[in-house]
Amino acid sequence: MENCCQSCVSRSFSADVTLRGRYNVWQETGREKVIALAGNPNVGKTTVFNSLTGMRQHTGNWPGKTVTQAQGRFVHDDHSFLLVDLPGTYSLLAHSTDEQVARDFICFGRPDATIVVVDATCLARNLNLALQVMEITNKVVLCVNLLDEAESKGIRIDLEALSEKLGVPVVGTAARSGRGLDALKEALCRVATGQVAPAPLAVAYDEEVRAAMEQLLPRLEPLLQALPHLNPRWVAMRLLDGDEQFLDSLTEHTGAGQPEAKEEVLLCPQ
Ligand SMILES: Nc1nc2c(ncn2[C@@H]2O[C@H](COP(=O)(O)OP(=O)(O)OP(=O)(O)O)[C@@H](O)[C@H]2O)c(=O)[nH]1
Ligand SMILES: [Mg+2]
Repeated sequence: MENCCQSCVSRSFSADVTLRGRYNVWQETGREKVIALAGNPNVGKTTVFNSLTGMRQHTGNWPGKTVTQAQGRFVHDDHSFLLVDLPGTYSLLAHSTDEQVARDFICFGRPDATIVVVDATCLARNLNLALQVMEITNKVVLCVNLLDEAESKGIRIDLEALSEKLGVPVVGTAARSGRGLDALKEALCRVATGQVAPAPLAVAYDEEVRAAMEQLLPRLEPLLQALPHLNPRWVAMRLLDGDEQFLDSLTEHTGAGQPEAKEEVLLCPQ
């Protein structure tokens, strides 16, 4: 959404500051859409990244981490995009620095959309990460890469049915040969500019978890006002899981970093 009022302007300004300060991600203009590129290791993320951004890229490190960060730019249909290649991860539960970097950027870096690249030859295993990203944000495009490899193994994927089932746009690619990348850009553009609002499949929790979540959600509401793109259910799940690392990131990014705020969220009995 473009800046339509003073409140939007200040919100987008603080979003820029968050991006720049914490992640070293510099938008050329406020209109440039920031895109996160996530996926399991070795599924072709960097190949997709290189094909989309060509020479317009640079690499460095994630601030404070010895993890490589790559950023690149491209233009599609008069819209400018800044693509951020995240470290390859199997999950976003932050068991490793790579997972923490990827998760924090998707949660707090305010990407306008996230591409999840998956391997068409072992889709089921790769969907674990995709479902986690879809739980954090609805602004997801699934890129089913290595289609050529899958085809040579006799694997056929009904991309339309997959999209219907998951509730997000699905694009098939063979990134090494450039196949499908125009369609990927188009799908991405529609999601990032808000022309399409995906409604991802919601994860179903059992009764006990749902009840605990219902207790926690009202307490999270004020804290999450600054992070409207973040699904409160995901946040509640991480806290119920006792994910201290996530709580630290959350308190840091919401400005509610004081120890008492942390205790308020985690320890106050209902
Ligand atoms: N056949 C085929 N090979 C591909 C395709 N996409 C990528 N590759 C190859 O797969 C290998 C891994 O690709 P990368 O782009 O490095 O994968 P990645 O996800 O960035 O890997 P990590 O950064 O290590 O997690 C490379 O040898 C690519 O050339 C594709 O669509 N088809
Ligand atoms: Mg890579």
